[in-house]
Amino acid sequence: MNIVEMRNVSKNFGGVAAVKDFSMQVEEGKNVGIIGPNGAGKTTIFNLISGIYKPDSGSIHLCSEEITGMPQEKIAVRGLGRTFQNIRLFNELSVLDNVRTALDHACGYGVSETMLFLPRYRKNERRIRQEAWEYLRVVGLEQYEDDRPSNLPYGIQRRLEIARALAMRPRVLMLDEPAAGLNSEELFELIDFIRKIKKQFSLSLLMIEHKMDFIMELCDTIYVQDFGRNIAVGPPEEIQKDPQVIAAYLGGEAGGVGN
Ligand SMILES: Nc1ncnc2c1ncn2[C@@H]1O[C@H](COP(=O)(O)OP(=O)(O)OP(=O)(O)O)[C@@H](O)[C@H]1O
Repeated sequence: MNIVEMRNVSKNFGGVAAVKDFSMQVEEGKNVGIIGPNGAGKTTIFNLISGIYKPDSGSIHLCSEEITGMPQEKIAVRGLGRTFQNIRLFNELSVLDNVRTALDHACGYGVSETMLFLPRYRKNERRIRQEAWEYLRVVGLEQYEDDRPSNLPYGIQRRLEIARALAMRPRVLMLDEPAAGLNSEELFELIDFIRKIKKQFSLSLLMIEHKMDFIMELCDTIYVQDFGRNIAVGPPEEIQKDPQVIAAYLGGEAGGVGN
């Protein structure tokens, strides 16, 4: 089954064709990468899938259900979790409460129920705190439970964002530049970590990343975008040798994408 499917999707911003007639499938259990130079339309694809933008044309399906034009919250509860290029966390809340708010959302509590501590919410509060702590444990952040996210190193904030996304119980996890700002040791730690959570939560993964080591190591299929257009699709070993991809990325330099 395809967990995510985009069919002939286009999105324009004024005169800019950010995504042109794009089709993509993420099969259940697979890892799919989207690469391309700055401004190629990668984040726009994520924003279209997650409901931040509505496509001008084409359709998007999640777990075989059409979600084209659906609001973000409805798409999230149908099985889509994501992280952002610029980390989005609640800096006024503790690390634990950041995960708790994601769980509240996944449980379908409204803001007033949560804020006013109404009975239905109160009954489950202890269970939700425990569950939030379990997610922190899975991502190895339990020792930071009382800290404010902004006081923590970048790599830790990234893991917290992933814990929040996991708390939404996604079928597909979309990661927007998860390796940005990491050194090579941290990069390989992140690869191991992603493999671990993928297995533990039976996830399909869709990721955008400029770091080729990361993409080549993790992905089954790679989509290459350039100026809103798809210029190549295939497994990492083919993509690395594709002359169009090398030209788009490296201005025609010899050596291949992976170098
Ligand atoms: N909300 C918006 N309003 C206007 N233009 C936008 C908007 N979002 C994206 N664009 C434009 O669409 C094009 C694709 O942008 P997008 O952010 O999707 O690229 P990207 O491949 O993710 O780039 P990067 O690697 O730099 O993050 C760019 O020309 C960008 O300026």
